[in-house]
Amino acid sequence: MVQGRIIKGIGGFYYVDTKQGLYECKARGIFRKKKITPLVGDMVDISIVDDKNKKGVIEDIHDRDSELIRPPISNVTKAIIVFAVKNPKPNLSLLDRFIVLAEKEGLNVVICISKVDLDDDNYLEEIKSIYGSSYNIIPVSNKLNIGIDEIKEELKNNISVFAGPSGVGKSSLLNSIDSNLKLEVGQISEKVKRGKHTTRHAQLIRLEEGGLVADTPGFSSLSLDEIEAIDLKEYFIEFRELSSECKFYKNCLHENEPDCQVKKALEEGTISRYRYDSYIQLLHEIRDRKRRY
Ligand SMILES: Nc1nc2c(ncn2[C@@H]2O[C@H](COP(=O)(O)OP(=O)(O)OP(=O)(O)O)[C@@H](O)[C@H]2O)c(=O)[nH]1
Ligand SMILES: [Zn+2]
Repeated sequence: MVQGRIIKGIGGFYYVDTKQGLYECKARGIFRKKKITPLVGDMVDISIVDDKNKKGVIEDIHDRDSELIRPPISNVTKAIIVFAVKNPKPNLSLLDRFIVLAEKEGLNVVICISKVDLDDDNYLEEIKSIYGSSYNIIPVSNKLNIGIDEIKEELKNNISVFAGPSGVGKSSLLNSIDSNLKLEVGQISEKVKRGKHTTRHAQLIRLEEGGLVADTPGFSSLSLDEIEAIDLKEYFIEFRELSSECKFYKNCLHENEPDCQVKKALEEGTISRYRYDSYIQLLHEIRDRKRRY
């Protein structure tokens, strides 16, 4: 038996990356009976059927640590959330949404600020002042070749997905990271017309420097439907430690409760006003959704 990781799946075949190379595998019928579908990202045990032609059979699927829906990949450990300083104009409320969804999945979050070659308004500094105490912020320019090594460093020893709005330079960045990756870069409108991300299957790409990266961006749906109002605060990591000191502990929504440490930190300026307001806005959105049903 050989251990490996599924990095691609097409038409009932799974491509399993092992120390001995890549094997094209079918899954044992037992999985279908148990209604278990092997997922890209799964660690598996395979038996080799034909070593010369690199063919095998998946015998066992190891337990998953996590399971993303978009892209459909298991065991992802890191989200690189990409936002540009310009073109498209950054929308921080959208950034917070991406962060919340990634935190909900338990992913390690890194914020990548792209197109810094266009940063006339010193937008990078503003982002750093809001997010810098909670997250690693990596300024990047594909044009000027800035920050690529730092991103590679973050990808090592991880299974990562890139996420972020259309046009921020995710594909360009992946191409700069690994010359084997030849992703399409182009005008936003043209790509949307061709429905770029709807037809392709997600796959993982092994990087020269180490690490696996999804070739399809994450979280194309930014709905908060799966999140309960009481849990939202857990996904604002700068609030997390403070919660235990609030009078109502884990039940404090940090809204109007007395003796709330988050509100205290807000007044003292150790929590960003921007992030707090953004939290309250998302909280209202979740509550309004509940009322509709
Ligand atoms: N000025 C500047 N432009 C860049 C940079 N990186 C990418 N671009 C441009 O930004 C546009 C969008 O780049 P893509 O890499 O396709 O962006 P994307 O995030 O993959 O977009 P989607 O596939 O729609 O999600 C292209 O016209 C790129 O040439 C950069 O570092 N600086
Ligand atoms: Zn509180």
